Amino acid sequence: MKEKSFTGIISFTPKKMGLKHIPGPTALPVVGNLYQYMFNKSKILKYHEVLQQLYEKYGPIVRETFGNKTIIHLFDPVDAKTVLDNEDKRPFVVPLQETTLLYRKKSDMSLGLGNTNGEEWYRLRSAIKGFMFDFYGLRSLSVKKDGVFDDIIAKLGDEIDENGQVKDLRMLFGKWALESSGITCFDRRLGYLDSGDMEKLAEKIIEANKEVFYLSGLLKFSFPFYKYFPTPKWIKLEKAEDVITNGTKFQMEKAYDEMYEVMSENRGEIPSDRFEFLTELRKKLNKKEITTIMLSVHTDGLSTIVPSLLFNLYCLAINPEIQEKAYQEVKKLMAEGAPATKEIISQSMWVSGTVKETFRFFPIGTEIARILKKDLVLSGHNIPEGSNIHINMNVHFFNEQYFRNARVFNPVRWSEGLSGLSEDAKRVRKYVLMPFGANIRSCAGRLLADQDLILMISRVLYHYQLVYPENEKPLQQVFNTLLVPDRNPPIRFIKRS
Ligand code: HEM
Repeated sequence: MKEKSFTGIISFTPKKMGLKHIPGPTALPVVGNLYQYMFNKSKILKYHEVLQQLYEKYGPIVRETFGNKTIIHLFDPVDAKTVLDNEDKRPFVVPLQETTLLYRKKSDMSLGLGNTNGEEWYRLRSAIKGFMFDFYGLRSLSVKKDGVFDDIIAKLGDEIDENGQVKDLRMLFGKWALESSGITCFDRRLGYLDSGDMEKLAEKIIEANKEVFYLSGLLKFSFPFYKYFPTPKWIKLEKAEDVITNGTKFQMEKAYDEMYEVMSENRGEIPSDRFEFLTELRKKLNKKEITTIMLSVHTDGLSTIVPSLLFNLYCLAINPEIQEKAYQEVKKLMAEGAPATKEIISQSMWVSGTVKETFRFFPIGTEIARILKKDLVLSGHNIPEGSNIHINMNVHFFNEQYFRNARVFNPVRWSEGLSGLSEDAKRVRKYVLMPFGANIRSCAGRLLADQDLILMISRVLYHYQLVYPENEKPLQQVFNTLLVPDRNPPIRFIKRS
């Protein structure tokens, strides 16, 4: 008989066992394992470390019960491969934020991509596909964003204090992410970098977004009383969701007004280079559905692109030699005064490798979630259709089996291939690091996010050298539904001459 090891390499034929044999911490009646989290906020905030401990204590497959819901944690890349290779064209997921799903249901909104399954999801996904996965179209869009990059670099310059530091980098880059999404969604500048009322609106949206992700993270591990009556956390969360939703609706109405104006000037036609995303969506979706899609594209970068950017800048600041190589590359690809666009996106090796390598050092998500649509054998257990699966691969990010010299921050490992890995490791390596998820259900914003990150990092490097003060503690991750920096990174920005 062959056995599967913790490291994910098959070494035995599994003996099939049911769910009840899956190891895991003791679950109590009614609350299940929630009792371990709900009175221990620090455990929730360090959920990524809890996952590591579960893996080390119980092995490659672990069961936890949250209220009436059983979660099967998978830590073996072979199991990740089995789950993802067995997907059909409409994979089922549990929403990242069940709180947002509830808010949208209560507010009679369209639920959006991440909150639907089956035909409804497929229809929404098909509607965005043409725009969000048009690599060349998105590159052209980045040219339209050039002014946004100029403005944020100028604003960064204004906010740098006498120590070379910025008081609130998350807020600063949050405004950039929102302003940049204005071009993507509405083909217009939103004024979030203009020191006026619109900038105040951006600040409110950024704070509200932070609140939503923090509270949703806590509520994920509490008994869901909020589903039955408005608890204090739910009331706060609802208010924050209102700010984000109303802010997006406000911008959308302005975009529609401008679009109608342009149409009236062009005999009822919209020029092909204007309002591309809105035009595409209007062919297939109603206004309620478009609003929710826009809500996602307008604000999702705040909880994903912005923390990623901060972690990228941190990784460059603490690895000066890598930073220098990335800077030399940027200098070569970015002609003086020219827009930093196509060449950087397609030709950069050090900067684009930095983005990938940073996802390994500081992943944004803890799991890829799926609901099984058929029975599967995973780590020797018969897992039935309908089971909630969490694919938790982060535990392998420093595993030498998959990443040679794993503790070394090496952006070019991504362009060097897999030589040196065992055949088994090569077979599953692509399932180990999946920052944007997998298959047809993968992140809808992945091309956009990757492009925006590469361009923003290049711009910052072009103008500034990044230094992390020696007396500062290393940056850590904290779980707020996603993994974000535990504080404002105290990076010093030294102007290049
Ligand atoms: C660093 C940036 C980002 C990361 C790491 C990231 C990561 C992810 C991951 C892991 C998933 C789940 C994929 C799966 O289950 O296989 C996801 C889903 C999704 N993401 Fe992102 N994301 C990022 C930025 C964005 C942005 C900027 C947008 C909006 C423009 C976005 C929109 C979405 C949507 C709509 C889904 C749900 C897709 C579906 O269910 O069909 N993401 N993302």
